[in-house]
Amino acid sequence: MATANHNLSNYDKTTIPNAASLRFGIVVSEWNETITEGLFKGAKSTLIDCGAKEDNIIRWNVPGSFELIYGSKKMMEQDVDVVIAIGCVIQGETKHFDFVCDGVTQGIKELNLQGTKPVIFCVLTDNTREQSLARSGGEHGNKGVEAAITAIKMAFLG
Ligand SMILES: Nc1c(NC[C@H](O)[C@H](O)[C@H](O)CO)[nH]c(=O)[nH]c1=O
Ligand SMILES: CC(=O)[C@@H](O)COP(=O)(O)O
Repeated sequence: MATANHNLSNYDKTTIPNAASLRFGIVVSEWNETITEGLFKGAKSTLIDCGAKEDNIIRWNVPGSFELIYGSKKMMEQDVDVVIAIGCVIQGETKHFDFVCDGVTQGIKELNLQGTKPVIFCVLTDNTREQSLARSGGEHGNKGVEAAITAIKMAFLG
């Protein structure tokens, strides 16, 4: 199902475990900052709506989405239960988009395979800025909300 047919901000709080006992590490890319700030706001407000304490949410910034890999690896070493990696990659004139998207995807996949805590992939990989705006608090909702719900569920897994 495409995002266009599934609002990213929809969740039923009655189906989400209370997050009061959890600690969250959120790593935010500074590239496309307007969009990543929107994703972060969506994630943070949703975590708090689901019971998380603001003091239990740690935020670090990194320069770009490719640095989310190392930033999430170091965040995983902190006193957190789950990590959320937030970024926005937008197609430019060259193939660099492909390499950044693939690199981040593979890097975060490896962290989930080799690491000790879940790392949630909250990285937009869009063709246009308009698509990114629509998915960070616009007409299609906010992927940061989706990432927050995923983080809570994964923190309680197993
Ligand atoms: N073009 C975008 C980038 N590019 C920068 C890389 O992520 C990285 O910081 C650089 O290659 C140095 O290692 N990053 C984004 O997050 N979004 C983009 O659209
Ligand atoms: C994803 C990117 O790195 C890209 O936005 C950079 O733009 P360009 O491909 O025009 O150099």
